[in-house]
Amino acid sequence: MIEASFYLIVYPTPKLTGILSAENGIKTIRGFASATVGNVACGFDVLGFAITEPGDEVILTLDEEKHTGSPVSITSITGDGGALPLDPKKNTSSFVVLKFLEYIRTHKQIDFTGHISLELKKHLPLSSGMGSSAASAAAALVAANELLGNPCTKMELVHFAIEGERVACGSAHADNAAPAILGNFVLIRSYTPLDLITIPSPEHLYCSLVHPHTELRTSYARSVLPTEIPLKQAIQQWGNVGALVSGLLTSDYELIGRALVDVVAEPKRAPLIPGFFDVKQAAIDAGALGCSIAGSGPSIFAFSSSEKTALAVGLAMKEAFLHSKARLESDMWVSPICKQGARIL
Ligand SMILES: Nc1ncnc2c1ncn2[C@@H]1O[C@H](COP(=O)(O)OP(=O)(O)OP(=O)(O)O)[C@@H](O)[C@H]1O
Ligand SMILES: N[C@@H](CCO)C(=O)O
Repeated sequence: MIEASFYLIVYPTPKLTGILSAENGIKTIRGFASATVGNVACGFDVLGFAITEPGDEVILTLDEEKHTGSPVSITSITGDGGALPLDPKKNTSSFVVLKFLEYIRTHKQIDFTGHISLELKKHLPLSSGMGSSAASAAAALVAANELLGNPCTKMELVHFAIEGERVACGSAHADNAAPAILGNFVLIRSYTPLDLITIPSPEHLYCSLVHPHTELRTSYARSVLPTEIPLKQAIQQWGNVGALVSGLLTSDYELIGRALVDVVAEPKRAPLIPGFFDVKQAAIDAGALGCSIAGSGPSIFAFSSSEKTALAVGLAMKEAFLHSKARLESDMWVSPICKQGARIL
């Protein structure tokens, strides 16, 4: 492991501990879900992956004897600068737990009548392109599922996380929600019905993720995209998605790099990220396999085939943001692909 410095963090995966406390009908569980990168260049809305850290934490306390109006309430949120809603129907972490409780009542014959208090610890920046709302939702869902005896599979939980994205940014895209829960790479073959394919990461694939200190709301970044694209662009895009999936499955690092080309979203969104082209060039010059916008941005990700190169790439990207016209400070993480997905701490 490369020594951690003030902006490089390579995290070990936290060990599992389970129920934090349980007495007199009161149980407390802590869930965790890490950052995710949607799109992965050419896979707009159909491909995403999870990194190991950073991520959001959700602590749920179930009180079987407490009966109030809403079965879920938010008791505290830290790390959001007061930006997030406390209304349980508006915060993705609590909203998805409400959906989960509704589902297990109607489909699993579990009629929960108690109360769940929710504490949200945000470690992901908002509107960052790092799947902040999806991470809150995923951490809350695995904790709720554990609290109620795991009535749902992780695949079932993804449905609720996608609904959480609709609350967060007005569109129910799965490319952050699915990897936040399942880990690895996830290909969304179909949204109706939902058909998800998890793709394991090649052993030596590392992600350098750089978040410039600025915000870009997903809803705005989606509004600048065309509703139709020329057939020529579509052919290029789906050719690269097929190549990227093949490269991941065969650990063909050169092919992964060649496939990281986005002719649909990146051309429209790059102008919204100050210094994007300088950062992308710096990543390639430092040895990255490929580089593109993380999700809807403004974060930028790059893949490398070694941790050492990924560090050099991340540092070069940070420097490029700082020395671009916008002179943006940024945070940087280097991480392998997370295999576990959302989990109980
Ligand atoms: N628990 C939550 N965490 C983050 N955002 C939330 C949460 N609950 C509700 N939201 C809403 O979602 C908005 C952020 O959504 P947006 O998609 O722009 O950024 P994001 O969720 O950080 O995703 P990404 O990083 O993938 O762009 C916030 O402004 C907030 O209004
Ligand atoms: N696929 C989504 C990802 C959001 O993180 C978008 O690009 O709008």
